[in-house]
Amino acid sequence: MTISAPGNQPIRHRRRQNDWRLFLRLVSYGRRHGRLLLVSTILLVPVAIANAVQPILIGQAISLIRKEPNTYDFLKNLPLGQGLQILEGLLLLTVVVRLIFTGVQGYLVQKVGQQMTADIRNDLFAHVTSLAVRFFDRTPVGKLITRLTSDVEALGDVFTTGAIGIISDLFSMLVILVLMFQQQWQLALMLLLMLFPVTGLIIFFQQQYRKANYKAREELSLLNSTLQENISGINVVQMFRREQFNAELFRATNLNYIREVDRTIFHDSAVSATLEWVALVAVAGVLWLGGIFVLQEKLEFGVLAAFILFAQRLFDPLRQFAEKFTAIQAGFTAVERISDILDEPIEIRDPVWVGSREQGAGSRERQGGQGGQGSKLLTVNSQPSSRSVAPASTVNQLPTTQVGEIRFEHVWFAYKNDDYVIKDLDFTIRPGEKIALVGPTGAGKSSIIRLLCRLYEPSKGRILVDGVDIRDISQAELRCRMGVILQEGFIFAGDVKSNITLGDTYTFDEIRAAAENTNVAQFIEQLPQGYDTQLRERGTNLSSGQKQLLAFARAAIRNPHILVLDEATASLDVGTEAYIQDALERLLEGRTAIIIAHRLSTIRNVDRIFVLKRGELVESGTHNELLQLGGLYAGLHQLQMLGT
Ligand SMILES: Nc1ncnc2c1ncn2[C@@H]1O[C@H](COP(=O)(O)OP(=O)(O)OP(=O)(O)O)[C@@H](O)[C@H]1O
Repeated sequence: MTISAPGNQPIRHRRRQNDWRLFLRLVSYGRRHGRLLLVSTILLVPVAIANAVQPILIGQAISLIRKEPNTYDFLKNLPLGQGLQILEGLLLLTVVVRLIFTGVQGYLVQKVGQQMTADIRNDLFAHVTSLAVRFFDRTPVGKLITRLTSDVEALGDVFTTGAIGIISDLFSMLVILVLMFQQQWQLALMLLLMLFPVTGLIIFFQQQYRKANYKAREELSLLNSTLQENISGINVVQMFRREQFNAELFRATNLNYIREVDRTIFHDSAVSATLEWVALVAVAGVLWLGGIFVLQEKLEFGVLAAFILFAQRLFDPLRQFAEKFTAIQAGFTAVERISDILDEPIEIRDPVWVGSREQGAGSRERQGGQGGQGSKLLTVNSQPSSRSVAPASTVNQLPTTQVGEIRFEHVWFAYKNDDYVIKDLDFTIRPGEKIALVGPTGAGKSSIIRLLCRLYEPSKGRILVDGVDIRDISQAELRCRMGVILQEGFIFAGDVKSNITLGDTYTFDEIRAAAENTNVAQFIEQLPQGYDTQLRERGTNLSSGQKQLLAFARAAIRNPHILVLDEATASLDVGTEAYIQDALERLLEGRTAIIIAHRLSTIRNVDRIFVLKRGELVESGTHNELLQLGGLYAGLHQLQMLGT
């Protein structure tokens, strides 16, 4: 078990996208909830006006008491008590308007944020599950989980706390500025000029925060990967007494994470402190310049009082921005990290026919592959939001008669660069033929199966099923043709029935028939609730053999033309293996089969045996032919005979 090194970055970090582009990415999600967003934006108008009018009302009250000339005419003509009552009434109205509209607006914005977060999470899940296995080879699960959970969570805040909040803050500042200039332009200009250096400072701290936050999220992903790895490998951890060693590794990762988080806290605090300080300087500036004007009798006291409140309120939106700052920046980091995954191209895609096939006018386009029969294949759009499954009629179909032929045409394959693990494989398996793949460990047997199932694409050459290049048919159609039983039967959390159907629709009779045909019905019926027995995630309440028996039923119910068994009976004890052997033989009847087995005794009766060595097909023939040949197979057989 290895802990991924921090420098080992499986998800390609593409060019840092600027915030604007990242924001636009969110806008497409925002549009889906356009009406709610519009209503919540409109509600900002009365809130901002009520907020900006309050200092004027307070200034008027002071001017009224001091009988200053700038008092509104309609107040001047009223008795003092009545004038003050009117001003108090108006002030109360602005307070009520702010309270009600801010509450409703906040609720709507949070609601939209949650809906957007859910949409993004759905799209991410759909995209991740469409990515090629190659992506998962280089991406630790813990990192993916962090991106799907806490990163997506942080995203919601960008729009809710962030975008709408910023619009609200900018609008408030605009209204305050307009009213200030109406009252006294010199003081208004002074406050306006103070905004520029402050904004510059905020942008600087914002950038620093952003960098620190990105690193902190990376460290969190690493922390989660370490955690996930330790939990899934807990048996090995405990059996090899690696608890302390792993705890040390975890502590080191945790320390790195805390260090990066400290850095983000520093920048966050720096922004808040700067704004606190600047707001006080602004009030002092107003008192200084306003005081001079008052002494020169160019300014009434009431207006000065209004400007002291304006100075506070003008920086209020900026101060609030600082508070939202953390959420917004964390959100942008999240968009950046999520974009990394959403931009991950879907390597293996379905072809789609464009235009009319019948008239011969249709064209097909395929990415990265050689054109099959000179045709152009158009791949299905990779964007999850617009992920469309091509209608069956538009995708190439496999023939329905004489089915089950497999052809490898000069296939080469490498997991990395030119490090070929499959070299120039060229063979045909006839419909109904049973083939065994044997060879030393690492010879490439499982890789052949992965290529046939199109979990990976060949680097060179092509694979045909029933005469059609497998890249020219939909993955669903290809995988319908094939039943694969691997060494470890994977179990999902759910009941026995759903673990056999795997989401496809089958009647209970079909499920039972499949179980009976593979001799697993007896085992299922012995379970506490039979077919309704709940199985835990990864089937922790079943033995390996029992999981494997369910995998047989899962393959049988699909009635595939091609059956692939990759060490499928290796985890069964001799008794159980004999028990399902005849079921297996029935299952194999009339189907093409590829069987990988290390125990050569289990494949004696197959039609042909392919012997692989370092990715090359070195021998092929029946058991007896290969023994007579006296080559690699005969050697392996000899060794196994000696072992028994
Ligand atoms: N995901 C992967 N990324 C990189 N290399 C891989 C990957 N999977 C397998 N390999 C390499 O490809 C080669 C062939 O592996 P493969 O699993 O096909 O062998 P195999 O014959 O099935 O072995 P075994 O009998 O042990 O299951 C090996 O050298 C292996 O290290």
